[in-house]
Amino acid sequence: MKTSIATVSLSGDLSEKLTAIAAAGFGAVEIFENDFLAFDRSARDVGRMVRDAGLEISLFQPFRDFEGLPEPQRSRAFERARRKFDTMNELGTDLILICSSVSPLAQGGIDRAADDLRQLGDLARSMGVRVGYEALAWGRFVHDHRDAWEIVRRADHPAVGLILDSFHTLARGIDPTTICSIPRDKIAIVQMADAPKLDLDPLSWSRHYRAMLGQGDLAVADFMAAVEATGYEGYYSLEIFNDEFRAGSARQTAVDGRRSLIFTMDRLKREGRAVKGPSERQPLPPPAPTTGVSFLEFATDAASAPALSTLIEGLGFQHAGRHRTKEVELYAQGALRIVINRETEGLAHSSYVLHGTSLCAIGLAMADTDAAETRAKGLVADVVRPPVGAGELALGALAGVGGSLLYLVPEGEARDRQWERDFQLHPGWNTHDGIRLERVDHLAQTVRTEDILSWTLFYRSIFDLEPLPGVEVADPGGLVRSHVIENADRSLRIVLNASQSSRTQSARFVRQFVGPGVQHVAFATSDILATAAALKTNGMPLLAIPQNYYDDLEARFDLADETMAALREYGILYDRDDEGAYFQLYLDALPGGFFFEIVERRGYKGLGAANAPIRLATQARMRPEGLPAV
Ligand SMILES: O=C(O)c1ccc(O)c(O)c1
Ligand SMILES: [Mg+2]
Repeated sequence: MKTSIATVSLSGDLSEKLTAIAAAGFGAVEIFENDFLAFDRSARDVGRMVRDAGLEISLFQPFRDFEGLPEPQRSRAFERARRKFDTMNELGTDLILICSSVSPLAQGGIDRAADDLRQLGDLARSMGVRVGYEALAWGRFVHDHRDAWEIVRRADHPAVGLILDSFHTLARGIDPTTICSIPRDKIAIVQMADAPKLDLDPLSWSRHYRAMLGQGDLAVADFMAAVEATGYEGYYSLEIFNDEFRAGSARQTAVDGRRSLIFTMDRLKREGRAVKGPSERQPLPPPAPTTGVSFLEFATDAASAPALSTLIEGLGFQHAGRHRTKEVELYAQGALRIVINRETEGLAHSSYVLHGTSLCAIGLAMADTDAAETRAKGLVADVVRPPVGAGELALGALAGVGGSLLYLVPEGEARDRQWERDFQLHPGWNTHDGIRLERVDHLAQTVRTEDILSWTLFYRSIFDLEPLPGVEVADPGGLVRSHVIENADRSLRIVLNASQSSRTQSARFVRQFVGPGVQHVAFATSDILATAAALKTNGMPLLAIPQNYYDDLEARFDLADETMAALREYGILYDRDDEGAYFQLYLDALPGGFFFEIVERRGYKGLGAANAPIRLATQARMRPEGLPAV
């Protein structure tokens, strides 16, 4: 697949944009005229910069209000075009985009437009360039690619082609299969953009809310499948007008863009709707099937380690052993593993220096780590191999939220052999002791609002994870957006939270933590009442929930008196839906804001969204600055 992106999609000046686009592996760039006009280098210099970056210019755009004009404006439009064709020759590109006219002077008529384009085609050919005609969704007379195609067909000129743009077609609800009957040699280039469903006029919707493929609600995959059906082999070029992307990191936007193209094309290939897929030379393995969380690694220092160990042991973990060569301890409980790292150098230490005691790495369990690594690389993710000592197994890892690491870990037995190799373990190191926490139910990561889409794309493109519709949760300091991403058997559930308000728990976390990170980990148990009693015996600090909440629970549900009494005593939250019941229990937060949750599911699949405002308000009241006692 040939990939390209428009300069308008990214922040920065032209040179920063080109660097980011090349680094993300695109083959070409659309030069938006304004990016060129605002840059103080000649067209020849810009052309050289593009080629030096290893890119070509797929398109120069836009050229507005050309067709259907009366004289003298018509002649002036041709003169304007001639000058742009000169610029194109200096830039070193042969294709310009003519978007359908919005001029009040323009006159309609398919044949008039076709005549204008035919004559422009003559001029273009004489100057060694081509023109492509695009229907803007808000064009005055032409706002449907079928009409644009009819104009190009009647122009019948070798230097005049059609430009398709998924936004304009899909925003107007036009069936993309109508593309299948357009001959591929008449398609000059294909522009791609998704967008969330919004009740807005097409122009405002297009200029502010376009998004990468899969980040919106438009049928972009169906659109691409129709283009593939024509046999088109040219560029797929992202043209994303988005206010957040214009303000965000150009590098990240470029990576996300290329990832979204590869991800979409890979899906089409898997569904048999595209023949070639993203790369014929290097086929992508399927989305890596995950089987849960293999381990959690905390970074801390010698002074804070005892408090963290006390907390972890209080949760029923046992000290399993020491690392053979490092200041690293392993704690185990059944199949759960927690690593406490207090090395004074390396990645964990960097995390500690920046964030304080923090969850610095997550091991994701999977059957085939090699395939996951290949897929991640194919989707523009960096795979790192943190250094290990002699004889220890080196695991591949991806850079995760806030610089944490996501290790790709072989599941099951193989993993335990590795613990045995790297650690000096006590006999019987992985048994349960009283409390029975069984697995990680979910992990919550707090990110910046503008990064939610980016992380969602990261997780769902590389792994077998699918996002659920986002929800908004009320925090006393404002609204928090919450997005759940999970695999089919829900053995891995990741919650991404973000808020625009500066006063929510999410915002406080990002401030205190000095950036995004893992905010809480929820363990699942099959007996929350027994677990709560044991935690209390262990002196664990449980979050106390207001009695008003329980009075309401009593009114809503017919819970047995003794169950109600236990919920009240331990601060357990409860929810129920058609599928089952859910129990949740929270521990007080660590300095920096991280906390543990414990849940019991009886058939319930959600995350207790109805309880979140109660919990957030309680946490805000108990620890206004998230400062805890542990
Ligand atoms: O918003 C616009 O004007 C505009 C310009 C050029 C395009 O290719 C496009 O899709 C939209
Ligand atoms: Mg366009």
